[in-house]
Amino acid sequence: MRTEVVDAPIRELARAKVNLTLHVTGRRPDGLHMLDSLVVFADLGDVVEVEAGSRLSLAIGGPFGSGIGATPDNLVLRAARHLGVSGALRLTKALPVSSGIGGGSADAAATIRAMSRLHGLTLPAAADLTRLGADVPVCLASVPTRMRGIGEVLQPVPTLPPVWLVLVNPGVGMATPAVFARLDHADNAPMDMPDSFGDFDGFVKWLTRQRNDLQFPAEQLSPVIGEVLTALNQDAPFARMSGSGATCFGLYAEQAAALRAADRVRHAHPGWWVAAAPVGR
Ligand SMILES: C[C@](O)(CO)[C@H](O)COP(=O)(O)OP(=O)(O)OC[C@H]1O[C@@H](n2ccc(N)nc2=O)[C@H](O)[C@@H]1O
Ligand SMILES: Nc1ncnc2c1ncn2[C@@H]1O[C@H](COP(=O)(O)OP(=O)(O)OP(=O)(O)O)[C@@H](O)[C@H]1O
Repeated sequence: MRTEVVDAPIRELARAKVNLTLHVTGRRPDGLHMLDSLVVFADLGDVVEVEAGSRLSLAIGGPFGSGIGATPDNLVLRAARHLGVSGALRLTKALPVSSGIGGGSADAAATIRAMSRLHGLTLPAAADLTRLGADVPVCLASVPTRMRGIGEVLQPVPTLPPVWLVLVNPGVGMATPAVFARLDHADNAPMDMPDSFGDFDGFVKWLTRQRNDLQFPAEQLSPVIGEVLTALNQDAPFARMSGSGATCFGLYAEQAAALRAADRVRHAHPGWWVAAAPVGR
């Protein structure tokens, strides 16, 4: 009998990034905006797999795979080139593209984690990764973080209470630069960060006093975002848009309530993308 040793591919989950708050606090001379954001990650996302190979290659599948190409500008390939490594990559795209939940940045960060494991490399310094995308540094560790600067300043946050997310995207792609261009004022107040978030109700109370400064300009560009928020607000104790949209999130204290809300929105809006998952802590 012949025993075959088959090396399983290295697999990394590219968790969806959710900006629970997003304050735009300034603008640098190069035009990029200064941010102050509480970023969390849902326990769902794209999947990046890699196997050893002498060339760098990328195959793409998954429900949203047709929305992007395996072209040199794909963030997965850019991330691998950033490390200077080769390998056969496969991306399973489960997150909608250009949707404010950082799919491309999460893919780039997952590629860096996977390739670093494959090649036995130390992970690069997170702050150096903003040139791949402002969200790539925060996506590398994928834990709740206060993100400042243009995305390179990462600070720990108090422990979050258990929280479930319902993510809803109405199927419109948002171009991040177009949303920033519609912002009236870039010099808004930063977050007011407490020493503790308390329980779910206390956390929601605090979130209500914070903002996503891109929500108003995004809604002007795509009024359907208002419909998404109305749908979530039917039962969510709290709802807001993530990033530059159009994905919005509802927050729930219990899994059962989140799953019920997701079913309700799916039934009322069969064309929308709806997902429920806990926030990774
Ligand atoms: C708005 C956020 O989603 C918040 O998490 C991100 O900062 C956007 O992250 P991203 O999609 O990785 O963005 P990038 O690919 O780096 O930038 C896309 C474009 O968004 C605008 N941009 C982005 C980040 C930033 N701090 N200031 C900006 O003005 C710029 O026009 C930039 O050309
Ligand atoms: N692997 C990838 N997945 C998704 N988009 C990619 C990828 N590689 C390149 N892109 C391009 O990046 C752009 C932004 O896509 P992405 O899905 O990351 O947006 P987003 O969710 O709005 O991100 P953010 O919340 O960080 O603003 C699109 O123009 C897309 O074509």
